[in-house]
Amino acid sequence: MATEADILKALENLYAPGGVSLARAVSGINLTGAKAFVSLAGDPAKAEGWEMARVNAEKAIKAIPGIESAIVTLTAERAPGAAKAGGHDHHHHGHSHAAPAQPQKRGMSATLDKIRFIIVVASGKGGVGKSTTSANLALGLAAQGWRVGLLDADIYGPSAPRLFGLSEKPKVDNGKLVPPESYGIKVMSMGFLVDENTPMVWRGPMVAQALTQLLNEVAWGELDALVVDMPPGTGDVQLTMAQQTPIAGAVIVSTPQDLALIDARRAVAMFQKVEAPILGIIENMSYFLCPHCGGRSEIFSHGGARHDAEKLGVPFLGEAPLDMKIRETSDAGRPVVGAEPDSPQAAVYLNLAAKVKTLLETTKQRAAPNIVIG
Ligand SMILES: Nc1ncnc2c1ncn2[C@@H]1O[C@H](COP(=O)(O)OP(=O)(O)OP(=O)(O)O)[C@@H](O)[C@H]1O
Repeated sequence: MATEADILKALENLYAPGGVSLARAVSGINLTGAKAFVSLAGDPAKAEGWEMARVNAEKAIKAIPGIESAIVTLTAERAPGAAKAGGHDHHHHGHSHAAPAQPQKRGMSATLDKIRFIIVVASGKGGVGKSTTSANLALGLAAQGWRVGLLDADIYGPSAPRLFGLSEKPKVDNGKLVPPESYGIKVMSMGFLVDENTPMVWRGPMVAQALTQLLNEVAWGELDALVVDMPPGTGDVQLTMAQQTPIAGAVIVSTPQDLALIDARRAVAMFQKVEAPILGIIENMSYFLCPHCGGRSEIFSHGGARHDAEKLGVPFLGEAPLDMKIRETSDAGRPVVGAEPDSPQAAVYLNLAAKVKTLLETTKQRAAPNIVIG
């Protein structure tokens, strides 16, 4: 079986514009079985030369015994010349190289200008139901006639394949990954590209890099909305991702407990820092809906998120109950809005989606400069 080292070796004697060995320009490798997905960081000012280098790299990688398909992509993440200065740094662990936002966005424009709104769903900590909310929000937007994609960027715990009942690896067409569809949503996940049993090789800045790739190298087609399920937390990685994604609006998911709310406040602060419009906070597991009697119990001191949102000057979008059906349908790969659109549980998300849609349409003027690249 081919290894990452084989790929680097194959690129060793190929050269990029400026005479740098292509092996040194590698900014990410994802090898799943016989499929290689490699990114090269290049100077956008020398696009033609880099395109030739990219094609040569693809040929060289395909020629490695044990590799059946290779996709090589170019990113404009590093400043010109940085590859040379970086030395043997193709893994970049712990090295922060937050690029100025503009060149990055320029690199991403070709695919992304067909996407009207990129919505990121974030949470201050894990396990608050961010992925469940993302999936049902995406379905709720689709129910209102929008063409919707979902990008599961949670590289540490991808959940979209489980939530949407998808297990096959995406096909490649014309050098782009084709997102499989479920309930009319185009779904792409880190989980499709990274074998569950493979230890993660992407860490730190590499995660942001991976997001850039997934945004760019996927044949999303024309979309009204792409819902991005972010990794939980508000560390450097999330900050970089937030910076690199042309966000039309951020949705923050929180549970009612105080601790989660403190984390949610951090998430709000993170988006404020990168000047991304915050659509609002959703309180998940807000109250308990009894599957037997239909009664409603306020297990936690419900309403904390509404209160917090008010204090932070961020809209409160609504609340979703802690509910057996929401969990069961999610865990069975049939999210409730897709599988049981007429249920009261689905109604909760349809309402949330309607609010999000209205907010996006009315904040369009503000979002536009983030998406249109000049
Ligand atoms: N409103 C809800 N009612 C009942 N169960 C829920 C609800 N929201 C989420 N869950 C369940 O809680 C668990 C965690 O949810 P989910 O995977 O969506 O959280 P997450 O914040 O994305 O987690 P992580 O950060 O670990 O990826 C899942 O089993 C999910 O089915």
